[in-house]
Amino acid sequence: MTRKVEIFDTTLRDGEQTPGISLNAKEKLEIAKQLEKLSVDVIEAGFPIASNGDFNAVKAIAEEVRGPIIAGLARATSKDIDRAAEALKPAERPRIHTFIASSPIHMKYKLKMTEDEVLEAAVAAVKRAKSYVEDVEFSAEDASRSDIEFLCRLYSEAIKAGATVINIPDTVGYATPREFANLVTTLMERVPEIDKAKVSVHCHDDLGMAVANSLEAVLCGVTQIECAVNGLGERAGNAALEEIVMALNTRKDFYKVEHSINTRQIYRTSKLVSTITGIAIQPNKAVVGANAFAHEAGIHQHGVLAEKSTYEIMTPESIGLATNTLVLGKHSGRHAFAERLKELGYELPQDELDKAFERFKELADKKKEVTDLDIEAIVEDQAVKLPQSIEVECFQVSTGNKAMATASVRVNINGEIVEEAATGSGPIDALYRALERACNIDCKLVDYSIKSVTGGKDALGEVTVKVDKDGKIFLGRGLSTDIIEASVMAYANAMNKTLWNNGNGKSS
Ligand SMILES: CC(=O)SCCNC(=O)CCNC(=O)[C@H](O)C(C)(C)COP(=O)(O)OP(=O)(O)OC[C@H]1O[C@@H](n2cnc3c(N)ncnc32)[C@H](O)[C@@H]1OP(=O)(O)O
Ligand SMILES: CC(C)C(=O)C(=O)O
Ligand SMILES: [Mg+2]
Repeated sequence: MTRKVEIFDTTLRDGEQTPGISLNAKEKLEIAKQLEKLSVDVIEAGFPIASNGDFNAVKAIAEEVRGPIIAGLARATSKDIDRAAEALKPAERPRIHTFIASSPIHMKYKLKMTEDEVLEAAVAAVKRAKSYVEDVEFSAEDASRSDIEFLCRLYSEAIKAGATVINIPDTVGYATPREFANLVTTLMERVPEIDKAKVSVHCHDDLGMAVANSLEAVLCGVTQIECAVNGLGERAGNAALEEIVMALNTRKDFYKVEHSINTRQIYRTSKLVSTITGIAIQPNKAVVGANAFAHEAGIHQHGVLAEKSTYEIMTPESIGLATNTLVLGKHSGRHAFAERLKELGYELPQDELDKAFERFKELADKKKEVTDLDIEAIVEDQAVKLPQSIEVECFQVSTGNKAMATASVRVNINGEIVEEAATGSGPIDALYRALERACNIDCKLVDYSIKSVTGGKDALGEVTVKVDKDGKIFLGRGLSTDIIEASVMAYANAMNKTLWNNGNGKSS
């Protein structure tokens, strides 16, 4: 039968130790209910001695959450254990998790205790916890920097005292994967009572190796992994739950273990935890980051359009995301662009598609991401385009609250280059006067409107103008991330139409 690895979630205890996070009982309960849906095996709900608020939160979770084991943390002291036991009383499946540090550094400087004193405190703590609940977990804090002989003795005595789970923490994220695997294997071989307890690991991410260390431990035979949603936790955090679970899933061929997590709840859980804690998820975060299932590069997009598994090792649906995304930007290619147009309902002939793609690339050079609204604007703008008799090659404008606005333009009118300058009551007025002069067209602006087509600082601005020429109204549109440029394009577009109306335009 395939071995099962239990997922012990410590988002509400170690995760809450993330600098800047403080959760009230209501928030903790909401997260705990989602963890229940995620189907974690154990929820470490808090550290009841820490505060009345945490006591109440653990109690509320113990009362309301059914299914997972509810654990409460306690130092190896009577008062901590009594408080944890009290908070866990209503739990269907309570666990007291007691711990004491075992490394020379911690014993000497922090606890000021000898090895024998630590051993005695650990045994007493496990026994006291056992007087309240059947399920007792014992952790040797800073195990990875502890003396191996002492560690074996400590775990052995903890199991004899009644510990049902022994946890091996890499408290300060110091171990390397090979070292950590050696530590776990040595303990498995040298603690005679090890078969009577579940073996667990608890890894921190100070050197970015928490997930790798936890997965190495799985290969050594551990049956519980402690982790936190979004990798929250003290300092650089704990091993990320979603990364461990998806590694076990995606590489089941390699790890060959089962787990109980409903992976389709991963995305929702991650979002909820991020919203409630206020800790944003970095976009390139594995599994749950905004980019985890997004493809920007044309070659990748082409591959994914042909067959998703070319660049996706797990499906977005498997974590509860509706779909992957093809982000249109400067690295995108024709395949992805054409596909997006199709989704938006545009079927363009090849030459139109090529032109639209060229404009898309121009825009993508200026803008980080080209949105659907941008694309619609490009296609619609192109659809109503007459051949260009007037082309604005360049323009310059200078303005200020104490200076008259001045503008100059260089225009190509049917192959002839004309330069003109003008002043105006504002930059747009000055530019439009310069354009009228350069094109030698006597027309009048009757309406000007500007709107943002898309969102963000680099949004496309769309300018629409109405120009009166000999009593006839001509509409012009301009689109650019620069609103002055959009204004010039709109006016030139309207003037171009006046030329074609008079028969002065030439086909290009
Ligand atoms: C590796 C981990 O993540 S361990 C969990 C860490 N989490 C937390 O600390 C969050 C909650 N903590 C708290 O609210 C507080 O620290 C409390 C309530 C637990 C204790 O507060 P205080 O009594 O004010 O003590 P303080 O935090 O300043 O110092 C810790 C004390 O616990 C002792 N201690 C630390 N770990 C243990 C342990 N596992 N078993 C017994 N005693 C311990 C220290 O030696 C120190 O003792 P001293 O007061 O006699 O010097
Ligand atoms: C309480 C223990 C398990 C802990 O959080 C650690 O050692 O990091
Ligand atoms: Mg920890």
